[in-house]
Amino acid sequence: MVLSAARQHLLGGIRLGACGQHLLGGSRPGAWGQNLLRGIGSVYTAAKGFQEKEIREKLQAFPGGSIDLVKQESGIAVLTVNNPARMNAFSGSMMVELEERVSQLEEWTEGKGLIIQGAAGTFCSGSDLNAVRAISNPQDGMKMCTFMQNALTRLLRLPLLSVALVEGNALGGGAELTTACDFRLMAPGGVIQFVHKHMGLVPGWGGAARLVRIVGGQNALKMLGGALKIDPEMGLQIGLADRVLEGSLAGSGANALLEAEQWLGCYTAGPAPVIRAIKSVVVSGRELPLEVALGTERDVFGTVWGGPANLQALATKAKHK
Ligand SMILES: CC[C@H](C(=O)O)C(=O)SCCNC(=O)CCNC(=O)[C@H](O)C(C)(C)COP(=O)(O)OP(=O)(O)OC[C@H]1O[C@@H](n2cnc3c(N)ncnc32)[C@H](O)[C@@H]1OP(=O)(O)O
Repeated sequence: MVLSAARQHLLGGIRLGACGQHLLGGSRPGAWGQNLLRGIGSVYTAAKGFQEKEIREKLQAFPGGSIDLVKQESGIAVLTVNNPARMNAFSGSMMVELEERVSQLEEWTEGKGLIIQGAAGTFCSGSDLNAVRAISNPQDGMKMCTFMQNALTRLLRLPLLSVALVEGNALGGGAELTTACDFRLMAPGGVIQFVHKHMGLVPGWGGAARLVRIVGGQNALKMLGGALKIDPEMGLQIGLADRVLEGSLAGSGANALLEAEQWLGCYTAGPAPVIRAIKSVVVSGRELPLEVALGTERDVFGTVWGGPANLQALATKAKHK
């Protein structure tokens, strides 16, 4: 019962039948893992009273900017938060577009990696304050927060290795967005700052929950309590940043992206089914209780065992030096 509930949580209430059957040994090995490899669902569903259509319509009333997605032959996609006139702040329509781009990435079965960047050399300054002012009542705020928690949870659960490329400022919701990626690369001069306290708020896009898992409770408390500006050096020290980009390459847009692609390429090298399986077992390991994660790992293992990459490796005399 506990196992089913936890898996249902990850699956957003769908595909539970296949999952339950497999736990009892009744379905084809790997069937559940295949579902996991396509991305594993929302936190809030219609069954839990989430009125997605209504929220989308409300958000669309605050237009501006765009969320641009380019899927590349290399298997690495680039998602650009594009609203430079407002330092890449998220308008309502951009929140809706983000969710649509996540849906497109969930369907991209050849994908291995994702880089999220801001346009024009700065990452993202959070919610568009003009929209925030217009919906500054608790009901609308909760709706926006629910929508963004779903979108960012699905983003983090994608079977792609994801990187936030932080040039310039990642503030408020922009800082929260960086935590919805597996890795953070910071350019010299980059800043990640949860400014929520200064706004009389706490993070609402899931950024606090994710931050605690990345840097631990003590560091998260300091970052939120002090609205600390985290520079690349401090980012590395507390485990928020995975790498500081080279000064010689960074700061000039295309070069920073190139460097991020090279860095990510070390981890996405290899066949897509294997890379996606790796991400999937890590997602289940970090989100599920151990016994459930072990079952999931077995399912995903069943999707690669005896697969083309595995058979090819077995056919050669492997020496891992
Ligand atoms: C916190 C909760 C919430 C959430 O989680 O959902 C949020 O994210 S609320 C938003 C939190 N972010 C901010 O409060 C950022 C405020 N802006 C700044 O601190 C600065 O603008 C900065 C540091 C991003 C850039 O400073 P700089 O001196 O380089 O440029 P400007 O200030 O002149 O900005 C240029 C232009 O962009 C507009 N701008 C910047 N951020 C936002 C924003 N979040 N929403 C709307 N507009 C934004 C700024 O007003 C300027 O416009 P202009 O018409 O030229 O005055």
